[in-house]
Amino acid sequence: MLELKDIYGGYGKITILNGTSFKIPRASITTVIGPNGAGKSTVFKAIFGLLNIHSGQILLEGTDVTGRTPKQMIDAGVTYVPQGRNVVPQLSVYHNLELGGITARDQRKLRDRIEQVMDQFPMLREFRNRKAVELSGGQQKQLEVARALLLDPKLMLVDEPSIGLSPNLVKDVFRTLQDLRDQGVTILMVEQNAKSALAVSDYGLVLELGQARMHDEAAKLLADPRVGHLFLGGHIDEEETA
Ligand SMILES: Nc1ncnc2c1ncn2[C@@H]1O[C@H](COP(=O)(O)OP(=O)(O)OP(=O)(O)O)[C@@H](O)[C@H]1O
Repeated sequence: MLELKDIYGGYGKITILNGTSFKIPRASITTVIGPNGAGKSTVFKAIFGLLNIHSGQILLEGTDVTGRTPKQMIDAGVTYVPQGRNVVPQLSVYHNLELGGITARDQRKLRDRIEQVMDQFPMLREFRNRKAVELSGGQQKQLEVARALLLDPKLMLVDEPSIGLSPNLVKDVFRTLQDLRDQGVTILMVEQNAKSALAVSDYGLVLELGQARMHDEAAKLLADPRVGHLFLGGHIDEEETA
């Protein structure tokens, strides 16, 4: 579905991605973990056309999409749910959904699509006239995910969906992502909450210093003592990965 080939890129003269390479298969959840500053969010920006890429290639279903703009990436079937709260707090749930579809090519179909998405998220239908700020943190995250779905993505980039949420709400958000995966959407997520995220993922990817250092089935990474070490603030030694 998605392949990064030896990506170098960063901010101004600073290089953050130092030869990032990985592939993710269709209809799967992959969680990217790694220490603070490893470049996890930067990988997402690179994929979504928000980063200056110096070299390397990004392939989406075999097509070279390197250097495309965010709008072109949305048209190619990619959506990005950034870190933090991204709903418009004083607008209603329904109005937030309408805004999410603003770039949809067929505005006439948008109303039907919003209805379909509300079928998938009955909570949003129930609270359609409430201000977004009146939803809980987890419900707001679900609104963001639902809004991203209006554009019928094949690939969703979800950056730290669990930030600031209570454990129960985290479970709800993860379950939503699993349902989407079961419907055929490919999900790449970054998570600090690494153990819970890997537990609901198919694959895990450890990023360090802008490079994919480990990439395996999520269950295998969870069982790997080196990953446990990383969660506690360590790093992976060269000899250990050799
Ligand atoms: N807009 C920017 N301009 C300059 N440097 C940036 C910018 N955004 C991020 N960086 C730097 O790039 C590096 C990687 O940041 P990134 O946000 O990708 O890390 P991360 O792995 O997602 O970290 P965290 O787990 O802390 O969110 C950091 O050193 C950060 O300071």
